[in-house]
This record gives sequence, C-alpha cells and structure tokens, in this order.
Amino acid sequence: MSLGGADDPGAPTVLHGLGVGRGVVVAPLAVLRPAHQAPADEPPADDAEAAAQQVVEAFAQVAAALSDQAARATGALAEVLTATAAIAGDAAVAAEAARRVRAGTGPATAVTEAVEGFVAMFTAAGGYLAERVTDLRSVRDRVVARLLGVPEPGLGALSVPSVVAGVDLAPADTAALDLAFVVGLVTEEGGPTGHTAIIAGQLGLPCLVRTPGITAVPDGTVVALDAAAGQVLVDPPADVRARLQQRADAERELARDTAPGATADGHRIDLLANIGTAADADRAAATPVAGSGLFRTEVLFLGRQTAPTLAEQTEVYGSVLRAFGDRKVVVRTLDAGADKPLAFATQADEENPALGVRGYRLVRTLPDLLGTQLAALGAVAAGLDEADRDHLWVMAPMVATPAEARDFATRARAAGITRVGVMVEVPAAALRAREILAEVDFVSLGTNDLAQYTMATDRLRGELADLLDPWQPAVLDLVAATARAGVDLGKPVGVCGESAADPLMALVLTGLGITSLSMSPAAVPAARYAVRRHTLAQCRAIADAALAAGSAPEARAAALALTASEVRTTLTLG
Ligand SMILES: C=C(OP(=O)(O)O)C(=O)O
Ligand SMILES: [Mg+2]
Repeated sequence: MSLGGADDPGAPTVLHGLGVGRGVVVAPLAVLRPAHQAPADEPPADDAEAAAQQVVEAFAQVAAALSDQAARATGALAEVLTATAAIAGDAAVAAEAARRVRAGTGPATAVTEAVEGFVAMFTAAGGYLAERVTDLRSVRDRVVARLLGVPEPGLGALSVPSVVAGVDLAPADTAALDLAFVVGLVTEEGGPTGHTAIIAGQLGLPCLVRTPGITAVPDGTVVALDAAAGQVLVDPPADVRARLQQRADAERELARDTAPGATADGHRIDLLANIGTAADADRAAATPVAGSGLFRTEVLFLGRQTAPTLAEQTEVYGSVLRAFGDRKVVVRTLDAGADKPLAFATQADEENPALGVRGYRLVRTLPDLLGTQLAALGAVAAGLDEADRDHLWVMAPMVATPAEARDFATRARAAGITRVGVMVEVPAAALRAREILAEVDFVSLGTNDLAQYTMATDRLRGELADLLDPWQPAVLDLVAATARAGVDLGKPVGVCGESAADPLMALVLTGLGITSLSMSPAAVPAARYAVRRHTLAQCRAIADAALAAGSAPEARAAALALTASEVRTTLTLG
C-alpha cells in the first residue's frame, strides 16, 4: 500500500511503532492528558492565607470527585479510586501543603513538596504505605491541576468508540478504561511484551507501543491503527480507510474457521487462549479454542493489600474451569515480582527485581501464598469428576532448576493436582529441559521472559526490541532444545509467550515439535489459518531454515521464503 511521501502533500502523516498482534481499526483518538508540573519559578501567593485555604479546598474537591467516581465504579477500579480518595481527604497532607504556602512557597510547589515529604515517609515505612505512593502522586497531580486551572490528568469520559493514546498506560489507567468505548491502544513508551501489550492482547484490542508523536496528535482526530504494519495513519483519506476496513473484514472472515488446530496433513497442534480473569475465560471460551494454555492468576492478586482468601480463589478458579467445560485450562501459580509487583510479596530493597525473588522463588520467603493457591486448586479438582480433573493443568512460573520443578510437583500433587508442569522461561531451564521434564508432566515456554533473560534485555524497554526479538537465533536455539526434550520424552511442550501469536512463528514452532500454542484469542484465527495451509514436513523445513539463520531478521526472512504465498498475502506477512 502506498501512503505517499513528502512529494505527496495529500498523504496522511504516518507514525511508526511496534505492533502488538495484527489488528487494524479506524477510529477517533482519545489522548490521555499528561500531568502538569508546578512551574519551576512559581512566586509566593500575594495573599498567603487565602492561597493556603485554596490549597485545602483543592484537596477536598479532589477527594470528593474521587469518591464520586469510586461510587460509580466496580471491582478493582472502585478499590483503587476509594484508596486514592482517602489519601486526598487525609488532613495531614493538605495541612502540610497549607503550612508551606503560609511560609511563602508558591501553592503548586507547596503541594508538590508536601507530597514528596509524605512519599519519602511512606517509602521508608515500606509494605502497605509504600504501595500508596502511586496514589499520593496521583492526588498531587489532580490538586496541582486544579490550582493551575488546567484539566486533570487522565482520560475524559468517552462517548464514541476511540483509540486511546498515552505516553504509557499504568495498570491503574488500564483498569480505568471504559471497554465499551476503547477499540485500540497506542503508547509512546512501553515494550512489546509489557503490561499494555499483554492487556491489549487479552482484550483483543489492536495495539501499538513505542510510537513517538502519538500524544501530540489532537484529541478527536481520526486515526487508522494498523498493528501488523506497525503504524498509525493520522486522518487517512477515504480510500485508505476503505482498504483497511476490508482487511478488518477479511480477518473477521478467518475467525469463522472453527476447525481444531492442525497442519494440512492432520498433525494436531492445540490452539489455546491466554487469560487473566474469569471474564477473560468467558470471552475466550466462546471462541473456537482448545482451552486455555495460560491463566495468569496474578491478575487476581494485583492492586490488593492482602492475598485473596482460599474461598475467593476457589470460587474464581472454579468458574474459569467451568467456563471451559471439557477443554483444558493451564493454571499458572502466582507470578509476582519484577513487572508484576504486589504490595505483600515484593521485596522493597531488590536492586534487580527481574533477577530476584519472583515467580516460583517466592516459595522461599512466603510459602503460604503458594500453599493457599494450591489448596484452592486442589479443592476445585476435588469437585470435578475424574475425567474432568485431567483438564486442570497447573504450572509454576520462573523455575530454573530440576530441583525446583521436583519441589513444585511434590507440593502440587500433594494438593490433589494430577497434571503438573513448569514454565521454561529462563535459559537455565531450557538448557536442562530434559531433566526438568523428567520431574513434571509438561512444560510451557514463556518466550517473553526467555527472550528477556537470554538476550539480557529488559522486556519493558522497547528501545531494545531488536534484541528482545523471539526470532533471535539464541532464543530459537533454546526453544528448539526444549521442544526436542519433549519429543524425546513424549511429553507436551507448549508455548504461551507472545511469540506464539505470530503466525509465521507458529509454523516454526509446529515444525520444532511444540504441541500447543497459547495466545490472545484474537490472534488464534491467523495462527490456525497459517498452520492449516502447511504440512508437518513443510513446517519442519521452515523451522530448519529459521534455525540455520545468523540473525533475527534473517531467520524471519528464511521462514517467510518457505511459507505458502497465499498465507503471506492473506496475512500481509511481507
Ligand atoms: C508467558 C510468559 O509469562 P509472562 O508474560 O506473564 O511473564 C512469558 O514470560 O513468556
Ligand atoms: Mg514470564
């Protein structure tokens, strides 16, 4: 598709980013407003007493507005808003800011300094209070906005389906999105396997991360977000909109195919959904997937001050299992730490949390967290009849050694789980996949973390996306070694990282002997289509070509060269 260039004054502006998934959507943009800072040289107020009163009132107004929003919200969002309202209504913070105003500091600066004082105190106190620092800063930004007479940060109420854009989306921003009106996400920062990307995948929203310039596009401008092409067209002309709409329609057509995942010659590869909540399970179970290959249970724990109770966990896990009926569900035990911090499970003093006590390692410091979770899953298993019990698969994240795999298997089996596995997402586990598989019934490759740890590249930092690429030969080698161990031992090896959602990679993985691919439900139709148009022998040839390449772009190009031309065209693979 030609989009014109500098010599074509009618061409739309094109912004480039990293596409998450392959979706396309045309809709007006809704830009998250950034927070305004206090002016660097803010003068003292002329009437310090009146200004101090204004500051106290601004805190009260923010508290009232947040309580009002909390009353209209539900679930985790209501909890977040209530906690933030309580901080805004805390007299001590407002009083400290007012004291500074009376002492001659400019009002917005006084609020900023007062809040920073409390931030330092909360951080030093650790635990629950440290977790409230984000709320404190959010209150600061709202109060400062009122004092400066500018709009509060965040998103106004949406009234039409919109593509939401921001510098980045914090978990609280995502929780606050009104999903009835959000049809796409674009961020300036963030990485392809970070928080925003995963949420977008789960919700089936077309998404682009690392897209510089998107927040400068005026609110309300119509944009065409094309995740497969990694670009946003600003105010595209009618013919371009029509072409993209055609593509969206073609993707919907692919989604009508409900055949089980298999190659053209009938070699079975299960296509599964990644989920994080019971609502995700309901949505995914309504699509033709063979089950869930990754239920990220930490979503139930995020943003809370204490772990959910045994009864609550039993209820949620039970409803996820019920949603999928006789299809399998791979439940992953709590993966807290690093990019998924929890108030009650994250060590405050870790300098490198990605290398710290995260994932399964938490069993060393907080064994009860896993104990309660396994007890809840055991209770769900006990309530199933024998045939259905086999559909409950349970795996631990961030396992590095066969001893850890054995330890987890012992605990899970004691709790009554019959299908026990671990994730392979650190190179140590991939290199020792054979020994690890000897301890458990299955493994699942988490290629997001495997790429992060193999390439020593923070998965949240998109500027190193070329290194984080799952097509990197070193990452492919580790995936191939793990798959080979599974084939030799006759045990299932799945892939549940974002790379499973790339239809070209799906061919490579099938050729390597991977037995299931788990991805956002929106990505399944393209993977199904690609796999169904190749034989197992062709997939093996594609895998061999990718493995023989010397770099990530060469590996992708080598795989593409052997891919059926109709698949290349229909999926616009390049
Ligand atoms: C599936 C994975 O787990 P998460 O993205 O939740 O860390 C992975 O690391 O690839
Ligand atoms: Mg992981």
